[in-house]
Amino acid sequence: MTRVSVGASTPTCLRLKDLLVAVPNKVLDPANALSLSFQAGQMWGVLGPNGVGKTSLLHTLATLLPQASGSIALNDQLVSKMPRSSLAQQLGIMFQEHQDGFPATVLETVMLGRFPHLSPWERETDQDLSLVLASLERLDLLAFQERPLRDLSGGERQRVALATLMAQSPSVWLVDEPTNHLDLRYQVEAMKVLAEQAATGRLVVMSLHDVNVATQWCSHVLLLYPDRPPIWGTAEALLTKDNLEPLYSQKLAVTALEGKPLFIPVA
Ligand SMILES: Nc1ncnc2c1ncn2[C@@H]1O[C@H](COP(=O)(O)OP(=O)(O)OP(=O)(O)O)[C@@H](O)[C@H]1O
Repeated sequence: MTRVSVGASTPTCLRLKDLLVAVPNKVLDPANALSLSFQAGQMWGVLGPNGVGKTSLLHTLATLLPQASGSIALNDQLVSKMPRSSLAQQLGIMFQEHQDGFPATVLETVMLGRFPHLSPWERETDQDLSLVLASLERLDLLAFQERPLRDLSGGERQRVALATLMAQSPSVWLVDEPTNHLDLRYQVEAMKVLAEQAATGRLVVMSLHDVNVATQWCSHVLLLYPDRPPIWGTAEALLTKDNLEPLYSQKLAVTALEGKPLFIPVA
């Protein structure tokens, strides 16, 4: 059986044209339209204050929320017109909070990542199991595989969610706050996992709260302002004090660490 896809076969491009996200309780403003291309191999950070619409954007890209206007195309196909099964094979999302759907072990949960690749009534193969075990191993979860998901800590669940996305192996990774709940070691591990995916030709788009994580790991950023149009471009060009202070309405001190800026909020 050679069904299992383990990598992106064509360079992925997720193209937004005049996209307006329907952020609840916010008036639609054409000045906030997004027209940009996310390309294979890039690590995008979406940054902005609480409630500005980062999660709403990721959910819109994943077609879980209808867009207000404009278009989203994955490799020149409108995502709104793609069959759900094809979209689920190519695009995966990790949510900010993890809900208990039904009682399941860690292994069963990560196996759900393989479902988009199975035909109706088809059972998972040894190759699926190998991918799931490799994902569990990458996130240090092999010893947890028989544990009920609901017994895990917040950080352990976050690692399960990342392992599930890894098992799904989509070419587009949409990740809502990847470092949520994680201790320092696993924050770095999570970002390494995402960087590995980008290095193998996948596209990673993630929402982030920590600008220093963005300076360290992101190739590109999209800054969503509450009161002015969004800007996007390379992380190096855009992650500056002048752009970040108005983003968060917060005064920042900046220093340098290993050639990159380090931002510190000051009271
Ligand atoms: N289901 C909902 N019903 C009503 N309002 C909602 C709903 N979901 C989100 N909102 C509102 O939409 C706005 C954008 O929310 P969103 O979660 O996209 O922001 P965010 O930038 O991801 O925020 P955070 O940094 O706090 O995670 C917020 O004002 C939020 O209160």
